[in-house]
Amino acid sequence: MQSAIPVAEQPVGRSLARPVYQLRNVSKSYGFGKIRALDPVDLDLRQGSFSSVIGPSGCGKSTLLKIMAGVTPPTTGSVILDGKPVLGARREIGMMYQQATLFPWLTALDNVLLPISIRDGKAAANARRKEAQALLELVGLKGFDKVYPRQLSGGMAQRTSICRMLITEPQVLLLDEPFSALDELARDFMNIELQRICLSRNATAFLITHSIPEAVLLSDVVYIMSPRPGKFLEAVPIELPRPRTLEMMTAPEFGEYVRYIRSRLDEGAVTA
Ligand SMILES: Nc1ncnc2c1ncn2[C@@H]1O[C@H](COP(=O)(O)OP(=O)(O)OP(=O)(O)O)[C@@H](O)[C@H]1O
Repeated sequence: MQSAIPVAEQPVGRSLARPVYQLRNVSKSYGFGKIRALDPVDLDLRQGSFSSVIGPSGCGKSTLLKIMAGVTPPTTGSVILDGKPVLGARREIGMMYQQATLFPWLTALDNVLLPISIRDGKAAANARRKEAQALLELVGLKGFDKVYPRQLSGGMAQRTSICRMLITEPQVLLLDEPFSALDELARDFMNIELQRICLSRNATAFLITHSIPEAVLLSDVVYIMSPRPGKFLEAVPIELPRPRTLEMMTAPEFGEYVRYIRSRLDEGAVTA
């Protein structure tokens, strides 16, 4: 098992790739300083890498993601994406939440096209219908264009919301427990889909999860966070070959990673 390594020196999976995201000294307090949600963190994400963050409930994971997305301003520090500071929503960034949040009165296809309608207008969205159909096909929803959200299962709705995120061609995917509401089988399937999409687009992904096996399955690096105020305790490189498969989850090496991360989380909870 790898020993603990400082975050700044971590050997990220595809170490020759350029850094796309850089966070320096990023912290967050709410309530005029009364609630310290996030202690200063530094983070470098390289192009095409997949990273996960795992930590106890309330340790500041969603806060970190919202700061990265430009939705919430940090109290201290800077967030740089592609050499430019993130000061608000950016078109290179795609976000996905726990719930699919599709609009019930729009078909699956129109839900996928919604970000384009909002950003560039109805005509621009219409011009991209074929592309949206191709995305639905990519996630196994061929022929579901005209279906309304109430006719979709939870997994299908989440797949539709993946397409809605991808239609804007984001360079970075920020994922806040996107599959936690799904049953285990659907979740496994979606994780493999997510890996395939990220690899095929060389997208950079950052995932919040409460599942250690999910983090190990998907990630090049797993960041372990302390209880609130959250900070990174360790960055654990996952040196399993890609593409990862569900069968790999039964391998002894996989189990080692899971046990190691669990023990570090337990230690963090005790020493906090
Ligand atoms: N807008 C807000 N105003 C005040 N406090 C907030 C706000 N958002 C989050 N917090 C507090 O900041 C802390 C971190 O919250 P956050 O949602 O980032 O944690 P989390 O790690 O994502 O939690 P979970 O795993 O339960 O989703 C919590 O104590 C939360 O109550």
